[in-house]
This record gives sequence, C-alpha cells and structure tokens, in this order.
Amino acid sequence: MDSMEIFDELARWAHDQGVELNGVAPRSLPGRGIGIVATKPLRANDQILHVPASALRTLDTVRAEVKESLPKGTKVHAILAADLALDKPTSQYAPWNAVLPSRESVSTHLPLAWNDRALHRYLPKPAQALLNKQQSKFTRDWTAIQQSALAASIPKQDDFLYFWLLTNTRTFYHDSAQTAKLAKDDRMVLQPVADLFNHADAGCEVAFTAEGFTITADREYDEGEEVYICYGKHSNDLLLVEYGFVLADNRWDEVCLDDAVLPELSRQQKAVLDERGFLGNYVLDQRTVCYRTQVALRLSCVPVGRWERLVYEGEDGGEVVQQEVDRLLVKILRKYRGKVEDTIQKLEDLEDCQSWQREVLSLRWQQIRRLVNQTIERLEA
Ligand SMILES: C[S@@+](CC[C@H](N)C(=O)[O-])C[C@H]1O[C@@H](n2cnc3c(N)ncnc32)[C@H](O)[C@@H]1O
Repeated sequence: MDSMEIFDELARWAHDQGVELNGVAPRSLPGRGIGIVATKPLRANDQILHVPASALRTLDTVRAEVKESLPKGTKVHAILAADLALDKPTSQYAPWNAVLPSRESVSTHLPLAWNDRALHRYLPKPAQALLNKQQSKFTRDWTAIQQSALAASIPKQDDFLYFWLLTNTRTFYHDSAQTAKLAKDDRMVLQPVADLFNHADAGCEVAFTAEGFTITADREYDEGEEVYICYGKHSNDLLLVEYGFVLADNRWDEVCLDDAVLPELSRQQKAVLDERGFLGNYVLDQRTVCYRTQVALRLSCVPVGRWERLVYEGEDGGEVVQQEVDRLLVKILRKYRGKVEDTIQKLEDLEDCQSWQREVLSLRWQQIRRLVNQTIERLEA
C-alpha cells in the first residue's frame, strides 16, 4: 500500500471508531514524519477533530492478559507500551499501528535510543537532566516487564524501548471518571489521529471532557497548510529529549546559564545563595535574564549586607548596581559564548556518528549561541 492508501484506510477505520475529521487529513511531511494538513480553508474556531472516549486507547482497553501479567503498581506508561508491543498484525488497531513511526526513525531521533551514547555528553545540561530522569523511568518500567510473565514475550530491551518511546511521544493527558483514581502521571491515553498532529509553539486548542477530545482551529488556515497543536510551553532542550526534534522558532525556548554563572561565584557567595534558595537554575530567554541570575550576580557586585537590603528590602540605589550587574553579565555571557563555540566546533569535528544527531546537536548549540548573542546585544544597547 502507498502512503495515501494507508491514510485512506486509517480514515475509514477512524470513522468507524466515531472519530470525526473536518477539513483536515494526515499527510507525509518531509522531516516531520506524518502531520495533519488542512484539506480546505479553515476558519478560526472550526472544530477540526473529535475523538470520542470510546476510541481512546487507555488502561481500560489494554488486554486483560497484559494487565494481569504485570506487577501491581506498574505505571500506565509501561502497561500501554507493553500492550502496543504485543499487538498482532490482526489487531483491531492495525490501521493505526500502520502509521506509527519506524524503529529506525525512533532510534535516530530520540536521544534515549541513540546507539552512540557518548553523544549524550553534547546535550545541554537541562537536556541531560531530563534524559537522566527519562532513563530512570524507563529502567523502572523495563524492570517491571522483566519481573513479569511478559518477559518471555518481550525479551529484548530495545523492542520495549521502541514502544515505550512511542507511548511517551504520543500520549495525551486525560482526566475522567476512569483516570481519577490514578496518579497524575498515570492519566495518559493514546488517541488515534489526534496523535498525528505535530507541535508548534502556538497551535490549535485541545480540549477534553469525559466524552473525549476536541481540537479547534486557533486561526485561519489555507488549504494545504499544516495544522499544529502545542504540546506545551516547552524549551527546545525538552523537545529534543522528549520528542526528538527542535523548533527553529520557539517562543518558549530558554538557555540554562548555570555553566556560565556558577564558575564565576566564590565558595562563600555560593553558600549564601544556597542558604537563601538562589543557587543555580539560572536561565535566559528571548526577552529576559531571569531574576535568580540577577540576584546571584548582585552578590558579586556588593557586600552581603547591602545585597540583603537590596534583595529583601528594596533599598535605593538598585539602578546603579543593576548597571554593574549588566556589565558583569555581558562579560560572563561573552565567556560562555566561547564555550558554546567550542562545543559547536567539537561537533563539527566528530566522526562516526549519525549525521542527523550531529546536526541536531549542532543546531541546538547554534540556537543557544543566538539567544546568548541577542542578550549581549540587548544589554549593550
Ligand atoms: C504526536 S507525534 C506527531 C506525529 C508524528 N509526526 C508521526 O509521524 O507520527 C510526535 C512526534 O512527531 C514529531 N514532531 C512533532 N512536531 C514536530 C515538529 N514541529 N518538527 C519535527 N518533528 C515533529 C516528533 O518525532 C515527535 O516525537
């Protein structure tokens, strides 16, 4: 079957499940796998998709033998992934399974599945932290599988990882009478067709009730235009680790400045900041350098007593100190830009790694350099 036949089959199947598509359809899109495209001009507030609760893939649709085989307390993420992994070609979900991304695509794009784990050290710090959390969750879930009767049917970690990552990238949060009894991070459901929407930093509205999900156009769309939803106000570090891509333009993007600021602080300064809850987690975005960074750098500009009065009592003279902070910030950011450029160079010199991975890492560091440069220019203006 060619891709249009596969999409037609999916549309027929989805229709039979009660899924209503209005003026949109799935299409293959270069660099983004499959996405949803307007098949006619759309107006703002047009309801473009409705997925009834009966069409969702949830804990309740998981086969009993899968659920019963897993230890008590197994996370819904692991249960849904195991259910997907054990789907037969004759499964009732076959037309939907047919449009899932390939193993190759998942292992190329998602850092947790990268063969060359040495590349992880080139991820920015926040991305590394997210990846470590993801790794712990995966290890927990893989342990549950290995300790269950499903171990024989899902013997390979890589197989489970593929379905686990598919689940991670395609689930929606759903509050309903059925999910109310579950922990918040267990209220995840898979929804056919809705899971084909790609992400942008602003997109169509996704609303859910106990009856199901509805997606509504946020603005006008021309026929043929891709229609996006927004998965959340995510930075590109998060998008890279959780979804395997970065956006060229991302209003929610930010740069972690811990590696820039912390080396500039003395041990005593760090101790004071730690005691007051201001140590680390420094960021800049397109508009500002965060308050925590400003507070930390003020301590490099004035004695502790004055710093306390400035921070906690709003003592006069803050503008003069701010000018000093801005000068210091420019110095620190210039130095950090040098480190960023070294990383970009190292990535260019790398051999023996998949070119997509090198390119996305390089792109990510170029985005960081751009945000750092913009901030330097703004501070110097
Ligand atoms: C919910 S799925 C969306 C449908 C997906 N494109 C597919 O082919 O099945 C999420 C995945 O789509 C891809 N994706 C979503 N938004 C994207 C974007 N703006 N650019 C590139 N890839 C994107 C990523 O691979 C992500 O993990």
